Amino acid sequence: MSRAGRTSRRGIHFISMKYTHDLIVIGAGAAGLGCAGFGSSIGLKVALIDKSAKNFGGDCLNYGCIPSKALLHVASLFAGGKEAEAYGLQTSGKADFKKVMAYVHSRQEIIRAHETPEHFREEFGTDAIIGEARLTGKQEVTVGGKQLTAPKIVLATGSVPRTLDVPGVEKVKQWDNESLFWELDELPEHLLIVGGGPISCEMAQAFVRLGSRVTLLVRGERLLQKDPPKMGEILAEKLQAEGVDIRFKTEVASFSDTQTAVLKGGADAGAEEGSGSIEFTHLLVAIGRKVRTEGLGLAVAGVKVERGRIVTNERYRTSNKNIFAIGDAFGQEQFSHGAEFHNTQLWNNLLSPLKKKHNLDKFSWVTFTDPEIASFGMTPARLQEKGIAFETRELSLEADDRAIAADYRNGHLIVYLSTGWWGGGKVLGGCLAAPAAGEMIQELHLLQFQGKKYGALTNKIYAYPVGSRIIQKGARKGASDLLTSGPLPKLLRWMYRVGNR
Ligand SMILES: Cc1cc2nc3c(=O)[nH]c(=O)nc-3n(C[C@H](O)[C@H](O)[C@H](O)COP(=O)(O)OP(=O)(O)OC[C@H]3O[C@@H](n4cnc5c(N)ncnc54)[C@H](O)[C@@H]3O)c2cc1C
Ligand SMILES: NC(=O)c1ccc[n+]([C@@H]2O[C@H](COP(=O)([O-])OP(=O)(O)OC[C@H]3O[C@@H](n4cnc5c(N)ncnc54)[C@H](O)[C@@H]3O)[C@@H](O)[C@H]2O)c1
Repeated sequence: MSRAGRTSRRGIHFISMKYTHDLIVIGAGAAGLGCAGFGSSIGLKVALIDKSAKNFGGDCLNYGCIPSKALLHVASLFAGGKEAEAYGLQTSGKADFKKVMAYVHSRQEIIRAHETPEHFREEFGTDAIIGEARLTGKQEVTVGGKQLTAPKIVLATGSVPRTLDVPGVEKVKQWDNESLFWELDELPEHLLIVGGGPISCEMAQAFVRLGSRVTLLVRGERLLQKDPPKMGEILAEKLQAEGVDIRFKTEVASFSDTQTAVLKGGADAGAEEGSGSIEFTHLLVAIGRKVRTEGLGLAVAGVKVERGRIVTNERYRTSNKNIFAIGDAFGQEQFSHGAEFHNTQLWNNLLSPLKKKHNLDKFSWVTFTDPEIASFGMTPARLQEKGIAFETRELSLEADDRAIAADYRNGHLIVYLSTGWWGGGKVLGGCLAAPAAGEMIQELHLLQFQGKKYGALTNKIYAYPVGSRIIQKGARKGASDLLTSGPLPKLLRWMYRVGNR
């Protein structure tokens, strides 16, 4: 095979004449940026394509993590002000929504500085291309009328929000995460949110704190179905206390006009004056996401799609052995750090004979509400599926000194531990509801990563009263149970009396 040499800022590219690039990455979101960035930084000639320069950074930067967290930050300032009224601070009024969004956009622009096509060209030597890409062969992509070829192609094309499909829906504007962060220019008077997942919970809290009336329609019996029921209960109580009207087991049956939803199901489906309908000014639909499969030329390249998902094996490979799917396009967990995780695994597999398989047993996720709900590791369902015996250790934060001082006594910790005389006590998973739970849980997650026992924290010295002492309290609970029950107390009494005469 003849080789062509080309010089770039990062060194010399040796590409087979057969191909224009070493690697083509479609999509410049969390998944694509990471994938192309690494490939370029080791000197490969990588094409990174996104539909528009504005979309560089993908959902995370433009329509997801960053704007939602910036909005939640401002909303938390409002909540603090309101809470301080009990101690004499006088506050009034609603958010100046234009200023709020200006803050949100300003945060995005700071991060965008290192997520532009120019940055990737200059910093990494990436061939960053703007245009709608389409697979036109087994190892070929067409963009802007040009054919690019590479031995490997990565689909990092993300997902799109699901929309409601009920009678009358065509009369209504369905706001989603994209329009919400770029088109909304006034604080909604009455925001009706459909869905009970993380987007709904985070946005319900953000908007109620900013001054909107918020109603949340939840199809199931609880919020955050992917976390233990207790976590959803704690969050629901908090949202309700802040004024969110949550209707469980309730769905939209139809829309009778542009601002009226007819409801079905739910004990209080008719809560709006017994009418079974609800009026709203804005409708936010957050009922999950679909993998993007349209317009990518998947069939041409032999990439199979089943039930709306790109078919992949556990090594991110599609039905075309040279094409991979990562990030939301992989169709499982949909998080920015999920995309990072896929990238680490994929690059390992592209470079090493020791292949890694996708596995979520050590994954983690956080819903950034107040309180935060942080989960990591294996769930009880997963532990049962794997036949792993485990015990559950639970601790309420009610009697925790820091929780008392800072008034978040409804927090809760759950830890799953292995059982058995020899291998018992290893951290397998868990979750925590508390302010900053996402930070507090990190230590436990590290123990799981390293296959360590919970007892490793028993004698660690924590500054008093850091919030994460609750994590140690959970570990000490096991040790103190051992010391104060069964035969040990008798032995300890004897040792004391013999040694202290
Ligand atoms: C409101 C909201 C809040 C979120 N908060 C968090 C959070 O706090 N933490 C977290 O970890 N995750 C969060 N997520 C999830 C996270 O944003 C996504 O999992 C992540 O952005 C997925 O990255 P991706 O690269 O796979 O896809 P995307 O970011 O969707 O990127 C795909 C890119 O591909 C491009 N593309 C698609 N088709 C083509 C084509 N044919 N040609 C060229 N380009 C194409 C698109 O333009 C897009 O830029 C949130 C999501 C939402 C919606
Ligand atoms: N903090 C974070 O990390 C964070 C924040 C926001 C979003 N995300 C990511 O984005 C993804 C999408 O979030 P999401 O909240 O849209 O999705 P989700 O899939 O987590 O939750 C969607 C909810 O909508 C409900 N639902 C589905 N169809 C419905 C219908 N027709 N009517 C009423 N309810 C219906 C489901 O039962 C589910 O509870 C998440 O899975 C997550 O990976 C992460």
